[in-house]
Amino acid sequence: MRTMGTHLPIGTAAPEAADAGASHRWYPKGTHITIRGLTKRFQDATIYDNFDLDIPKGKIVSVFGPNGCGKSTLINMIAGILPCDSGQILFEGKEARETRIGYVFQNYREAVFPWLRAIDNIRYPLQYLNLSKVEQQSRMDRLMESFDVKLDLQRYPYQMSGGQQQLVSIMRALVVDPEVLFLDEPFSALDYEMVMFLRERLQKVLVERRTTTLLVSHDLDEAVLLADEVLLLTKRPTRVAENLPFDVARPRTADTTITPAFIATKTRALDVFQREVRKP
Ligand SMILES: Nc1ncnc2c1ncn2[C@@H]1O[C@H](COP(=O)(O)OP(=O)(O)OP(=O)(O)O)[C@@H](O)[C@H]1O
Repeated sequence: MRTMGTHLPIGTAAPEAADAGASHRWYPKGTHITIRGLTKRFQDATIYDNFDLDIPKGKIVSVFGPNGCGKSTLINMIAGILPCDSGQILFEGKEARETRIGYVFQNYREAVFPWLRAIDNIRYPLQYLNLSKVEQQSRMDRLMESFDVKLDLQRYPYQMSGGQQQLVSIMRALVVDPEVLFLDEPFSALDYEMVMFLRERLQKVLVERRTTTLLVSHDLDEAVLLADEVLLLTKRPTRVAENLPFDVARPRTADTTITPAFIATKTRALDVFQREVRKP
C-alpha cells in the first residue's frame, strides 16, 4: 500500500512504540510535522545532516531548491517511503504509520492501476478503511462533487489522457481524507489547460479540508501560487535557506501571478535561489 501513499491500518501503533517515544513527542502549537536531527546519505553524498524543520498544520507548503538538493528525498522520508539514517519525524507527536497519508507521484502512468476503471482506482484505498458501505459512498460522492468531474469514470487508464489519469491519482490520494498530502511534481507532464484545472480544484479541496500539504515543484510560479509558505532549500548538505510566507486570498488563479504581492514573493524566492545555485 505504500505506493498508494496510505499507511494502513490507521491508528494501530504498538503501545510500546508509543510509550517509548512519548517523552520526545512534544511539538510546538500549530505545527503538524516536526523534523529533528534528520540525516540522510546516499553512498558518499550527504544530503541532509542534522536537519530540523517544523511544518504548520493545515497549510500548503511548497518545497523549492537547487537541482538535486533533496526535495523528493525529504518528502519521501517524511511520508515514510524512504528511511532516514537518523533523526526523528513526528506528526503531532505520532509516527507516519499512525497518520493518514496521501501521495501523488509525478509519474501517474505508473501510479494508476491499469487493470481498474477510473472509479475503481479512486475507491481502491477505501477497502482498507473500516468504513460502512454508506460512508464509503458518501466519501466518493463528496469527492466527485468537489472536483466536479466531467470525465467518464467507467474508462480504463489507457482510455484517458495524461491529465485525466493524474486527476484520478489525485482523487485516489484524497479519498481517504488524508491528514497530510504529498505531491511530487504532480503537474509537470501535463498540458496547461489541465494544469490550471487541477491547481484550481486541488486548492479548493485542500483549503476546505485544511489538509497539511507538501508540494515539490520545479516551477517557481506554481510553488508560490499554491503555497501558504515557500520552503527554500540550499545546496547539499541541505538546510532551510528561507521560509517565505505567502498569504494572499484564495482562490488563486493565473491573475494572481500579476499582483504586486505575488511578484514580490517570487522575486525574493528567486534571489535566494540564485544566491544558492551560485555558491561553489
Ligand atoms: N536511491 C538513491 N541512490 C543514490 N542516490 C540517490 C538516490 N535517490 C536520490 N539520490 C541522489 O540524491 C540527491 C537528491 O535527490 P532528490 O531526487 O531528492 O533531489 P531533488 O531535489 O528532488 O532533485 P531534482 O531537482 O532533480 O528533482 C540527488 O543527487 C540524487 O541523485
